[in-house]
Amino acid sequence: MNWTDLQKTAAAVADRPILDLFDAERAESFSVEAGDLLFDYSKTNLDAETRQGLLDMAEAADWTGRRDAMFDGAPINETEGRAVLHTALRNLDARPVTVDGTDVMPEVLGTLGRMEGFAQAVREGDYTGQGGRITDVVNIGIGGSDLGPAMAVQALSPYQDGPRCHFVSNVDGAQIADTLRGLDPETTLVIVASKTFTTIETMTNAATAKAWMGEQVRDPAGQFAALSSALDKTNQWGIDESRVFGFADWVGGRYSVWGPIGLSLMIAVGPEAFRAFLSGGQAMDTHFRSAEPLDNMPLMLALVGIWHNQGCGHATRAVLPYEQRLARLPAYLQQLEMESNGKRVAMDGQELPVDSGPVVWGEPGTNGQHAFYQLIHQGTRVVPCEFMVGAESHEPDLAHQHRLLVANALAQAEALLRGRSLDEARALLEGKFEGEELERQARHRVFPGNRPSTMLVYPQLTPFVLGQIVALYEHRVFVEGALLGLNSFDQWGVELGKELAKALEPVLAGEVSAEDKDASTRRLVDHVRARRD
Ligand SMILES: O=P(O)(O)OC[C@H]1O[C@H](O)[C@H](O)[C@@H](O)[C@@H]1O
Repeated sequence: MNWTDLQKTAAAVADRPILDLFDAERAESFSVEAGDLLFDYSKTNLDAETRQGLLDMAEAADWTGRRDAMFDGAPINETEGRAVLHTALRNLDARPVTVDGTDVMPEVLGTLGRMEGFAQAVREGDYTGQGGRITDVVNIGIGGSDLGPAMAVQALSPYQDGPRCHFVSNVDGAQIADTLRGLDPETTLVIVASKTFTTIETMTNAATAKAWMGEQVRDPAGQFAALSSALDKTNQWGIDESRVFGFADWVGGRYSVWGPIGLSLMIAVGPEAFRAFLSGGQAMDTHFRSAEPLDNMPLMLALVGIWHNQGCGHATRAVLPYEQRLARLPAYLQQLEMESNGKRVAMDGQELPVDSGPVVWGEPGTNGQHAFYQLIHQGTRVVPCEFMVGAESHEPDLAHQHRLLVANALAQAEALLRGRSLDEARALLEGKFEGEELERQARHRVFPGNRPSTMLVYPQLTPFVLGQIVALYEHRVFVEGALLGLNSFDQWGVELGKELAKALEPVLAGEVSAEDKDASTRRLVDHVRARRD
């Protein structure tokens, strides 16, 4: 099968009722188990033949060869000439991983050990601020240096027994002002998280935090730690090497929560829970490397994604965790998926013959149900939905609430599948309306149904499970990228805006003329300046 065949197949079966595909086996044979996760994709319009076609496409794209090259440290990030080895950060067995002939594992595990030492010192009060024990940690970072730890700290809040963690990312001074207000500088640790240590948002916020701390603390740099691959730059910042945790350039920003960028998470939940998170990721790596294609969860998740986006033409995908603590997961996945596969040029420099990765968005259920599910059920566009839900919560006393939550997740998927026909809608309204009015009213209450969704079920949101889920999505993105022939590991698309912002700042300050700007930008600059000055 090729892209054209895939799209033709999708068009041919678009109106086929998914419900008709269910035979005695489908619920089982269109699902995958990996460790204690279950991924059910039976409520999609995929049949065995098309699935086989997609598997053939994956094989033709040499997904296994590319996967092995990644794990083996080959420079698969070709546009930046780098290996892609975030998997080494969770390689707790220390299986040798060589880059340019050197095993990177001793250094990776050495840094993990140093992080653990520091995290414990903070948690146990052996490392203190000027005012004593650290009560608050402020992680300053953006993109991959923010979303991973921010998402995971919230996800694992039942395990949090360390200091409170706060996350500041936006260059908008409102965020750092709101965060620092109410914190005591004498008992606050600031972590500057930036792979490059040049990102303008992060360096600006770090300077603001340092000035804030300097108002009260004699040695402000003494209450700073740095997470970066640019050790020369952290030195210039005056942060003592004992609180600097480095990582190599083969860890991409959006894949970096497993290493030093996860320090705030480690301080929050402790080294042991952090290791459990790593082992979850590692377990998914082992599964991804060894499971047969049909039993391979990241592969099947990716193929369902390709089917919906490049096959059926559904441009967006909703991620809908029925787990309030995963509230930041959609944002995390937006970066992971859209920064990795939002590219129109393939590795060979040619334009893609099909669409790039989808727009990913979402909110936790049940909140989304009362907001945007209207469009998902009755809008004109089909939005494939990825539901996720835990079998168990962390609130045993509120088991009835959890049952309601799970019932809602299952009900939404069922409603999308079944819909409600005109006859059913009419029957509901008989006696209330009649004639033309009955017809008109009934039409508003029709659900077309036949809308695809998948369900990921996990036992409980533990550190291990979270690690599995994050690694599952990383590998899904990898496989989708492999099929599209993309480099999922660069992000040139973020550069132009950064350059222009740098040039516009002095224009806004009135130091440089706006004359070489387009008319719209010139007018906006004038408008803002007139209202500010
Ligand atoms: O960690 P840093 O070097 O500060 O980078 C932070 C983020 O900004 C960049 O512009 C990239 O788009 C992201 O992939 C990255 O995670």
